[in-house]
Amino acid sequence: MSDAKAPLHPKRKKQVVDFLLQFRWIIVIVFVLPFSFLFYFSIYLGDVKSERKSYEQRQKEHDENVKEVVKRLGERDASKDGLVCTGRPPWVVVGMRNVDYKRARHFEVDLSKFRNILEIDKERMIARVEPLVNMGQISRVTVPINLSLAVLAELDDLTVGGLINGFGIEGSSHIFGLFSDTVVALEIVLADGRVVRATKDNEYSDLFYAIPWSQGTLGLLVSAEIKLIQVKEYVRLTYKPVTGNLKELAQAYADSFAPRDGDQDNPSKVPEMVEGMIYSPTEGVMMTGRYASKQEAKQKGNVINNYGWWFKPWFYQHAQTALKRGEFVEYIPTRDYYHRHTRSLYWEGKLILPFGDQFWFRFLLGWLMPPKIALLKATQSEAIRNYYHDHHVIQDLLVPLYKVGDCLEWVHREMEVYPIWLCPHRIYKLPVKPMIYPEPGFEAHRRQGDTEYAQMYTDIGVYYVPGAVLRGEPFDGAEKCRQLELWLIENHGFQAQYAVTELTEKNFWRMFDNTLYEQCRKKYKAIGTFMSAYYKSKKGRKTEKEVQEAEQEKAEQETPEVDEQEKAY
Ligand SMILES: NC(=O)C1=CN([C@@H]2O[C@H](COP(=O)(O)OP(=O)(O)OC[C@H]3O[C@@H](n4cnc5c(N)ncnc54)[C@H](OP(=O)(O)O)[C@@H]3O)[C@@H](O)[C@H]2O)C=CC1
Ligand SMILES: C=C(/C=C/[C@@H](C)[C@H]1CC[C@H]2C3=CC=C4C[C@@H](O)CC[C@]4(C)[C@H]3CC[C@]12C)C(C)C
Repeated sequence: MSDAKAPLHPKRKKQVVDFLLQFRWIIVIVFVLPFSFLFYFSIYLGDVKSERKSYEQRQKEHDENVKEVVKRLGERDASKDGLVCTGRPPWVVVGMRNVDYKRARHFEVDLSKFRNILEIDKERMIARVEPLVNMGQISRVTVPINLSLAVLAELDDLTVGGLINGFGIEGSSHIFGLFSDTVVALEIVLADGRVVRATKDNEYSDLFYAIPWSQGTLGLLVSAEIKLIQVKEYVRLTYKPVTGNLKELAQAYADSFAPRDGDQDNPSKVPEMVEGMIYSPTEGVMMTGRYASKQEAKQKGNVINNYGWWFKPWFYQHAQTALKRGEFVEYIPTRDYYHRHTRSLYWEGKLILPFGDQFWFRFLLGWLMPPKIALLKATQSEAIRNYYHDHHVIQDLLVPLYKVGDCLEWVHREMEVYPIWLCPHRIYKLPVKPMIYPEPGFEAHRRQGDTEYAQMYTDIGVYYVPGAVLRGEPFDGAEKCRQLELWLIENHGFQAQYAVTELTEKNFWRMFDNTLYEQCRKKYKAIGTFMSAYYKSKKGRKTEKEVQEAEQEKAEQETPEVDEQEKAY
């Protein structure tokens, strides 16, 4: 029986967590920011110490540390120890998952010594780095010599190991693909203690392609060789405002970097960096950039924005001014550009410190920003953690470029979260079928952004408080997340694995392809030593029974042959 008097959208009752969130800034200012500063400073000292060592010394230490990893793996007694994962504590990592597998029985391998840049090879244009090298550390070393990783993920704290075993993206991914696509070789310690170097075309090429998105479930990464590119001192960035409905905004975004004539590899038609921001269902700003020399930037009449200064407005708000000012161009120092969303944690900083974007705060305390994600996590109560699951959205959706408009409409209808981040990236057609792959037969359609060898996708970053929650109405975060995941499966999309998931095991493997992954799990004897990718993703505390089941995964699992898989592809 319907109640005609019931409001269309009943109000949600205020709960304790609403107050905890409202006053979280007190803990952040008194505790998190000062300790973040000390934390960052100690990491910086560690980086300086590492940089003082010669490359020979670093290599020698690396070889010794690899031996220690092998020894530690060998010490594991399969009959009583848990399955293997890295020793990084759950609260230190950047992702949003609760990492419950590290709270149940498991066997840790400490990789904390693997934090050195081992080599910058200017001839081969390769950086060889250990897995705990983070983005801030590498850009500090390479940018002053006009080099950069081809895809330099934006938050300073993201690590090479996490970006390869998970996923990584930046404004150059429409040219270079995802972070893992820029990797040339991986040094892996396998379950049986062998140390192998996997590349695209050696005997371990299957492993090389299976590692991205595998979440450390095939072996332990101890170093990676990653492509470098030549960069200049500045980025010339154009901010272009666009208006229209969501489909029109999606088209304007595609037009900002993908020539309609299909000439996607023509550098004169395709910008070197791209990102789009959707601020409302009718307004967005598209940003395109290219590297520029110091001489060019300093020419009379050009505007230089030294964005690295702590008191500068938050980047997403600065970009938004284009909606009032109209199109504008400015020159940003390259490193400041790379880390432009770091200080405000995209726009999540607004919820954590509601006045963090104000002029007075930026001047007085902006230099302490951002709060270290690890400390935010360490000081958040269970209630706040659950709030982020139930009344908040933090998701990255990788969808084919031609479906961006549909996806934006879905997100608007079901979640109503703004701003939204758009970042294009290629998904390459490969000789094997890894966990994520382009739509079969996409080449035949010759859609905007696609080439014979790669399909253009877009990372749609949906982070913030949904409209319903802002209005005080009920919002079922878990259910919306489940629906979103089903939408992605139906539309050949993928969900970033750092985000919370509601996927069942069956649906997890509908979204991600497990053929190559399972073959490698078997071939490289990961089963019974490393956890499975789904076990790691699964939400909720792991019971002892689940731990035992995971440990007893049998090697006889059916896995199709490679050629069958390729035929299907
Ligand atoms: N711009 C971008 O691209 C952004 C990306 N992200 C996401 O954040 C994540 C990175 O966060 P970060 O804290 O650096 O990484 P994490 O420590 O969270 O690692 C992510 C996964 O990779 C595994 N892993 C990490 N290092 C190794 C290694 N050396 N050997 C084997 N497995 C390893 C981890 O295994 P284990 O569980 O055993 O520790 C874990 O499953 C990425 O996965 C990415 O998706 C987030 C924000 C922005
Ligand atoms: C994936 C991308 C960017 C994602 C960021 C916006 C989020 C990645 C990790 C997120 C966070 C982690 C932990 C947190 C602790 C909580 O107490 C508060 C929220 C948060 C700081 C949260 C905020 C959003 C992230 C930084 C790329 C692809 C753009």
